[in-house]
Amino acid sequence: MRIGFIGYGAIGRDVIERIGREPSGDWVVTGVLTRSDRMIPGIPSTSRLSEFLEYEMDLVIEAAGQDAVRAYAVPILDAGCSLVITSVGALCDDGLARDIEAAAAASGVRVFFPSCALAGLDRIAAAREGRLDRVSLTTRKPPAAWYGTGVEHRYDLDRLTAPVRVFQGSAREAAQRYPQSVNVAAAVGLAGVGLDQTSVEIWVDPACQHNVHQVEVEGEFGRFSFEVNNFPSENPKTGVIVAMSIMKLLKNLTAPFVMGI
Ligand SMILES: NC(=O)C1=CN([C@@H]2O[C@H](COP(=O)(O)OP(=O)(O)OC[C@H]3O[C@@H](n4cnc5c(N)ncnc54)[C@H](O)[C@@H]3O)[C@@H](O)[C@H]2O)C=CC1
Ligand SMILES: O=C([O-])CC(=O)C(=O)O
Repeated sequence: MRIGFIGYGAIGRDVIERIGREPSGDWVVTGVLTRSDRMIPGIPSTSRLSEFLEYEMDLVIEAAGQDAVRAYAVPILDAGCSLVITSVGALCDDGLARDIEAAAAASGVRVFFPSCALAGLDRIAAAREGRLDRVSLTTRKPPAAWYGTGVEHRYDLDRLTAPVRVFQGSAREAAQRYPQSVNVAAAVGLAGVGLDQTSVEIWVDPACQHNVHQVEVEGEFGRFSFEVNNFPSENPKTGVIVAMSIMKLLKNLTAPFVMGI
């Protein structure tokens, strides 16, 4: 499987290193689309989409941001490559979501949304096979995760001594307002009762050591809830599990046994 990447940050670099450590995996990284021209040792890279598309890829992994999904998803699918999207919040734009689905269908390729920082997107989506009554997400991250977001301008992050709820609303609003921080909200919304029906709370918590996501789901199947406590990666906004989740997806696509899809 020939794989291209959009973005060479915390997630992209980690996945590429993990692929390099698994020589038995049937994966070759053929190139990286970067924001500015930069050299990546041993891997072709470019900031130009036309050049990127010449790398001959079966699958492209987006690990760059919601803008990159807006700019590149449709042309990449039109070129016949399947796509992994981490910046799921881009699909809060219903028109873009429809265009991405139509482009994938027209090219006969697929778009994958791994669980990334969350768990159990498979279970939420399975529950949607019956009646779903309620889905909610509560996200808590330490102050360090909120620099470079709108929260930084509203609170003195260095001096917070108690948890502060900085958002309460729908999954759509959450993922649009905090595009680098709660793509998980869009993922839960799209997998379950919908972006506008999924309720989300976001907290900045100075006592938090992890990036925490709590999900509660109720419906015809019964009820489940879970909490993930993710160690941050080199990017404090992003859990280290995200790269692992992408590796699991690559194994799902190539291994004879597919566990917990
Ligand atoms: N679904 C989920 O659970 C999660 C989703 N994410 C998404 O993944 C994104 C990337 O996360 P990290 O790797 O931690 O971020 P990062 O900031 O460490 O790296 C992003 C890289 O992408 C590059 N980039 C940005 N826009 C680009 C563009 N238009 N074209 C090419 N390269 C571009 C940046 O220069 C940077 O090198 C986040 O912004 C978020 O949207 C992150 C964590 C969890
Ligand atoms: O890694 C996380 O905690 C989640 C994240 O950044 C996102 O959903 O965009």
